[in-house]
Order: sequence, then C-alpha cells, then structure tokens
Amino acid sequence: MTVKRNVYLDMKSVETAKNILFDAFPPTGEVAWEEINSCDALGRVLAEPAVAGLSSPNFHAAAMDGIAVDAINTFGASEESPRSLVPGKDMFWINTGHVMPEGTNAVIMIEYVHKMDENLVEIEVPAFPWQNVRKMGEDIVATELLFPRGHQISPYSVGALIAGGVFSVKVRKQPKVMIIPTGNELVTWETARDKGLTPGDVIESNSSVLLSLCKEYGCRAESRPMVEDKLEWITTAVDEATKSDYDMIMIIGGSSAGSMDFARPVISTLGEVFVHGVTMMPGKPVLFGKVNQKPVFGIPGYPVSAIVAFEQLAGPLLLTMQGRGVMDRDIVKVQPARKMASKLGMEEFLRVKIGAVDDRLIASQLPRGAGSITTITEADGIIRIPTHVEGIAEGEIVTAELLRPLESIKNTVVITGSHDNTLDVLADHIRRTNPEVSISSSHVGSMGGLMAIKKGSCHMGGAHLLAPEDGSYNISYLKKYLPDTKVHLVNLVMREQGLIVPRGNPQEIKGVLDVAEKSLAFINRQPGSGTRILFDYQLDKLGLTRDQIKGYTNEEYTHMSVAVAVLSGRADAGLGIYAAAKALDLDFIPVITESYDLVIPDRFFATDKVQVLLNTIASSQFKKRVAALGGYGTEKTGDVLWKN
Ligand SMILES: Nc1nc2c(c(=O)[nH]1)N[C@H]1C(S)=C(S)[C@@H](COP(=O)(O)OP(=O)(O)OC[C@H]3O[C@@H](n4cnc5c(N)ncnc54)[C@H](O)[C@@H]3O)O[C@H]1N2
Ligand code: MOO
Repeated sequence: MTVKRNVYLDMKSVETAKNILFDAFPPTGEVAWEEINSCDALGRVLAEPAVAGLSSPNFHAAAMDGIAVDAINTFGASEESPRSLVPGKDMFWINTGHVMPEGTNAVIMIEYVHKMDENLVEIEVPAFPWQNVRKMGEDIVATELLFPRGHQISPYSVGALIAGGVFSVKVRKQPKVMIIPTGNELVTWETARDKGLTPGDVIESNSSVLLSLCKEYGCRAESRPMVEDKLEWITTAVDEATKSDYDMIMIIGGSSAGSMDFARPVISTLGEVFVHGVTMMPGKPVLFGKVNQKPVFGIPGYPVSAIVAFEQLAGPLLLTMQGRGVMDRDIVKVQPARKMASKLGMEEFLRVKIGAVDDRLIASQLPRGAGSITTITEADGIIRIPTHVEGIAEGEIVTAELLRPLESIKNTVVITGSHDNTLDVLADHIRRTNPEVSISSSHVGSMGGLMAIKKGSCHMGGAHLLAPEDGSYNISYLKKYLPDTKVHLVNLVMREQGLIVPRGNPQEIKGVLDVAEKSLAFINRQPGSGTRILFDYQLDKLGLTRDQIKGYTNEEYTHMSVAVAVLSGRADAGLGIYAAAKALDLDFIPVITESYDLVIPDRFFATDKVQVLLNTIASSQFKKRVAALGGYGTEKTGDVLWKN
C-alpha cells in the first residue's frame, strides 16, 4: 500500500496543542476507583475522603515510664513534706504506652519517684491531672476527616490511615497505557544481550523510558513487542488496544514524514487526528487523535523527542485523568556560558549543564541532537526558549527548569577543557569517598578550558598544552592567556599520546615519519586542542611540513572520534591517547608522554569541594585505578607544579 507523505503544514504551539488535547478529553467528573489496602496505597490518590474509624490512642495511655496516680492524691507533696504512696493502692507501676489503671489520671516519671521499700514510695513534687498521659483520641478521633478526596498518599499518610483504623481505601484507578513501539530496525534489549547487534539494529529503548515515565506519573503501562513498519499491522495493534481497557495508546516512531511513517494514517483511518506537528524542538512531529473514544498518540522515535512529547502532552493528560496537578520542576535563574541559538518559530528545549561558580549559575549547552539520550541524562536543567525568540546572548539571565536538586548542583566541581578518561575515574571515585560532591566536565579542548577560566564559567580547566620552545606544559600558556588570574597548576596524570592505528598495524607504522613517508591518511584534531599542538610539534621536530601529511585538515574533536575514524577505515592513523585505542581494540604506537594538568584559580582552590577533589586525586586508591587503565603515569599526580 502506498501512503501519502505526512507533511505537517498546520503546526500548533505547545499551548494550543495542549488546549486541543484537553478539550478533546475533558475530565469526566467521575473517576473510576478501586479499593486497596492502605499499606499498599503509597502514591495513590484518594477517590473518597478517608474518615477515621478508630481513635488513636484508643484508651488513655501512659506517655512515660513511672507511676500512675490520681493527681489529687499528690497535691501538697514537697521536698520538706514528701508524700507517701502505697503500690497497688494509690499508685501503680506503669510503662510508656500502657493503659492507665482505673482511677488514675497522671503519670509521675520514674526519675522523680523514691522507692522506700517494696510497699512504699515517696514523691516530692505533686502531679497535675493528665500530666504524662496521652488521652484517648489525642491524635485521631474516630469520625474525624483524615484526608480529603484527591489527597495523594505519602509514606506518612499510610501511618495515619492505619493508626486511624482505615485499613483499606478507595483510590482512583490508575490509567492504563498501552505502548506500541514500531520500526523494522528495532531489536529488544534481550536480543541485543543474547545475540549481539548487527549493523542497522537499533535497541528498542523508548518503550522502557515511556513505561517508567508512566509509572512516575501514577499509571500502569504495558508495552507490546515491536510492530514492523506495516500499515496493516500497526492499524490492527492500535485498533485492538483501543477496544480493550486501555485509557491511552502511544505509538512510538513513524510520527514523521518518511515513506514508512505510519502513525498518522493509522490514527486517521481508525479515527480522527487532532494535531500533527507542534512547534517544539525536540518533539516536533508528535501527533494525537481519538480512536474508539481513546486518546492515541504518535510519539516521535528519537529518544529525547519521545520524552518531550510525553512530558508536554501525554503526561499532563494522564495526570488530569487522575485528578492530579502538574509535575512542577524548580526554576532557577541561570546565565549561559556562551550564546545559545534557537530556531525562530520553534519553542526549543535546550538541555544544559549548570555549574555554581562565583555565586552565579552558569548554563552550558549540551548537544541538541534529539537522538542522543545522553543530552538529557547529562543535563542538570532545561532552558525553554520561546517561539518568538531567536536565541539568548552570553550572560543574559534566563530561567531554567531543574532536573537535579540545586544543592547537588552547588556541590559540583565544574571542570572545562580537554577531556581525559581519568576525569571519569575521578568523578566515580569521588562519589565513593564523598557522595555529596560531584564532578561535571565539559570537553572543549585545553585552550577552551583556559578561556572558560578567564570568563569565570568553571572551577578548573584540564589542559595539556605543550610549549614547543622548551617542551614544558601549560605554564607558558597560563602566563600568556591568564596573566591576571592567580592559579595553581596541579598534575592529574602523565599520559601517553601516540598513533592510533588499525588492529595489527597493517601499514607497519612506527611513528609520525611513516605517516608522511608512506602518504597515509591521517585524521587530525581541532586547532587549540593540546593534541593538535603536540602533533605540530612532532612535525616540526621531524622537519615535516603540514602539507606532507595527507588529511592534515581533516579534524575531529575528541580522542574517541579520532579512534572511530581509524576503526571505520576513514583514516590510517590519528594522534590520541591509549585509552581511546584500547576502547575500540585498535593498536597504539606511543609517541610522547605529556603532562595533563588541572588549572585551578586560587579563589576556588581552598573551597571544600575542590579540596575534596584534590584529596581524592592524591589518594593511593585513585592512583591505583588510573594506573590500571594503562597508558598513564601517576608519579606526579596531585603535585602542585606551578603557581603564580
Ligand atoms: N523529512 C523530514 N524528516 C524528518 C523530520 C521532518 O520534519 N522532515 N522530522 C525529524 C524529527 S524532528 C524527528 S523527531 C524524527 C521523528 O521521526 P519518527 O517519529 O518518524 O521516528 P522514526 O523515523 O521511526 O525513528 C527516528 C529514530 O528513532 C529511533 N527509534 C524509533 N523508535 C525507537 C524506540 N522504540 N527505541 C529506540 N529508538 C527508536 C529510530 O531507530 C530512528 O533512529 O524524524 C525526523 N525526520
Ligand atoms: O522534533 Mo525532532 O524531535 O526536533 O528531533
């Protein structure tokens, strides 16, 4: 069957799309309910008020260990004239929580009771009526309203319900959601685990994300096995689901305009499409409509697009179905570290890292790609740029929704600069020893790190900048580019840089000279990166010119992407670190050992979180872990190499 391409000419704003959605599926007023045990009711929402069936305490109870008395018998007792009381007659030994004996109305704490002998005690202070007694109904009186309808049960509420004799509660039924992943390229994670991946396979992960989100939003959700990109099959799956007891159906993938994108024709054949295309990014191709009276969504296939489509549209509808309010996130004011562009006419959801530097919250943009789940797992917040705004300038104050508690952001050391794998080890190691501190590192090259320090957008920078004049690292650059900033230069590791070559080294490369002489395809790093400077230094030392290197102008931004270029056969060699070669099982020919250092402005050096980081670096366990990676030396790790 051929299908007309879906082109979303009539895109709606997020606001308008939401209104259309809520108008199409208004709250019915009556909500389906079920009765469950109170002890299992955490997170559920009461469909009816919960009224106490029992009082608590259910009797007058001693609140302290001591003796129970009738207060009247103690009046007048004093140090000069202690009152004698006879156990079993005008006093009774009693423990906290026990029933007050008939005829008593006060407890005197054991500390104030002098036992004269088995048959006599004395007190020197009188008791007043009801002292140290928890009266019947003091906490909860039977018939009292414990919680109104619509109350969401917290762990504390469970205690009050059970103490108040409400052993079962009528709660709103959880909406039931069916999730239908589609796509011929998809394989389940179980298949990936058992059989591995073949080229073109994509692990089906979105249904697990949406299932988890549905759970977080108080719903029950099920997903069915992937449906192939066949119009008839997807149509049948949706038809069946809408005729069953599901309250919402989500089709994942195929929401866009491709020849195999079937979400729209499926919904329009079985029912009606209300909106296709929302002016938001990610998530633009989202669509929804009604089939057999049920809301059906076409959720875009890119992971972050799927999340945004859920959180902006499907999720809020699921909350109103339960009579619940919106899921609010904390909002903070942040300053972008660099200008952030945005497409006019689109509301953009930019994922950002947030660092607390010098009393400011600095936001650094993560890559935009909606296909990369890490652009949201790495994010501390989301900056929403409205449709009519073209972007935000560096330093302009804007709001961000937080994805992580502010306190934890404030306890994060922001490292910007060149990337090294030992930073990941450091991040993990700190979490082991000091769980309250974390590290956030952005990779912008060594010079980028120095510039970030200059701008005050990070706490430290990672750099390995070689001075060709004398073979020293970093110091001459600090003098030149940060002359007015007082810094400590601390060694993180000594690391080997070398040529990353295909496994088995088929070209028998022994060093940089071979790359030129054999006219091999080279993959370079971007200008300003320490590795680029190192490569140029090697060329100069060998008396080679830039144009003697084939591929000198082909650039990548990370060690790993250099390794990927070699693995894919795009290049015969590239300069990089051992860890990148090892990660992709490539060969490595050492060229030079360089100093990878942390540049730490003095104003951050003494702060608690930076000291935690420095103590971690200096620890023998950390050095051991780094040494185990291979390609690193730790003889100077933690040493202050220089300060100005
Ligand atoms: N010509 C145009 N092409 C595209 C447009 C456009 O406007 N014009 N929009 C792009 C945008 S924006 C998005 S978002 C995507 C959405 O595409 P679909 O919803 O049709 O999704 P697919 O093409 O099926 O898949 C996209 C991508 O996601 C992977 N995927 C799909 N399902 C899953 C899953 N369950 N788990 C994990 N990954 C999944 C899939 O393999 C693809 O890589 O369209 C652009 N194209
Ligand atoms: O809407 Mo798509 O989600 O921009 O990538």
